[in-house]
Amino acid sequence: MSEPHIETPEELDRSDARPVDEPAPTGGSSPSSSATGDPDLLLEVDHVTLRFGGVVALNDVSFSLRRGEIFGLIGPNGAGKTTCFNAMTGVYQPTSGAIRFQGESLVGKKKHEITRGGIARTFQNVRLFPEMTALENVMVGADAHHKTSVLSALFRLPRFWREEKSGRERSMELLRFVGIAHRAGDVSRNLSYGEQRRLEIARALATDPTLLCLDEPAAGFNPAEKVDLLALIRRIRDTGVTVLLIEHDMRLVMGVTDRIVVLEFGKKIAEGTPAEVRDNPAVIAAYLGVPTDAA
Ligand SMILES: Nc1ncnc2c1ncn2[C@@H]1O[C@H](COP(=O)(O)OP(=O)(O)OP(=O)(O)O)[C@@H](O)[C@H]1O
Repeated sequence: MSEPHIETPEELDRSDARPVDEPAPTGGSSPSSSATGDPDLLLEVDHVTLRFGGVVALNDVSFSLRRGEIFGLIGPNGAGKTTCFNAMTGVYQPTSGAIRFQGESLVGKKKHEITRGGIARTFQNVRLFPEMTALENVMVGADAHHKTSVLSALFRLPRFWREEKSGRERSMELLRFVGIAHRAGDVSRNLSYGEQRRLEIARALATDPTLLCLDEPAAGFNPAEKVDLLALIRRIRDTGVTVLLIEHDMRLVMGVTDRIVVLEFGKKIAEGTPAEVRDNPAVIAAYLGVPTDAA
């Protein structure tokens, strides 16, 4: 398990947080592989650099995700994995480079715009509404897609009730899908740690994402829970959702992903299938703490 994350919830809640003093790039200016119009190309991280003052958290990182794959983002502590998630989900703006989702630039977009656009995420540390029930927590996610106006919600017009009912049914379905329907009416702080992590996944799925980003979903899990999680990730993919996974547990990553990118000190040091990455000397050196040229 890695160290607790450096960001505070307050920092993350500032949807326009910018880690550097530099102006935000207008986005989409770098060489566009989406110009090829490849419909299978879902997400492109294109020469992204992101600095926090003197720290270069991401250094000219490029990779792309294809629709329907389970993609792993791995690397030692502090390699830049969470920063990469944060740049993709609107928490931070890249210092330079472009991030495109379904051909459209994400740079400059707010978190809620990115969620509505089809990217959902979970966090390294559980972030639920502790006093709400499990069902209510998922319904909050489902609400992101409601079209009810403030007026129809205020006056409880028919549209409001229709959406309320469909949100509730959909949320129950998602609790069943992640295996915790029996806890629907319990306040989330009373759920076990494993159930809370599943609940977070259900809540993220409630936004109907095209891409689901899971930040260390197996942290703190025992081996049996990890096996269940692996099966759940596969089932999510089988519903048509592309999955991007940050995970320290190598067995889990190697067992579930189709492709992997490895970061070290903010740089991409390898990319390939699990077998290719496992045998890559630079990756072995990064994980064993050996300088690459000595490997
Ligand atoms: N908000 C921040 N302010 C300053 N520096 C930061 C901030 N967030 C991350 N960093 C730095 O950026 C680098 C990359 O951190 P990041 O959290 O992305 O790594 P990580 O690969 O997710 O690590 P871990 O596996 O430990 O979670 C680190 O040097 C970290 O200290």
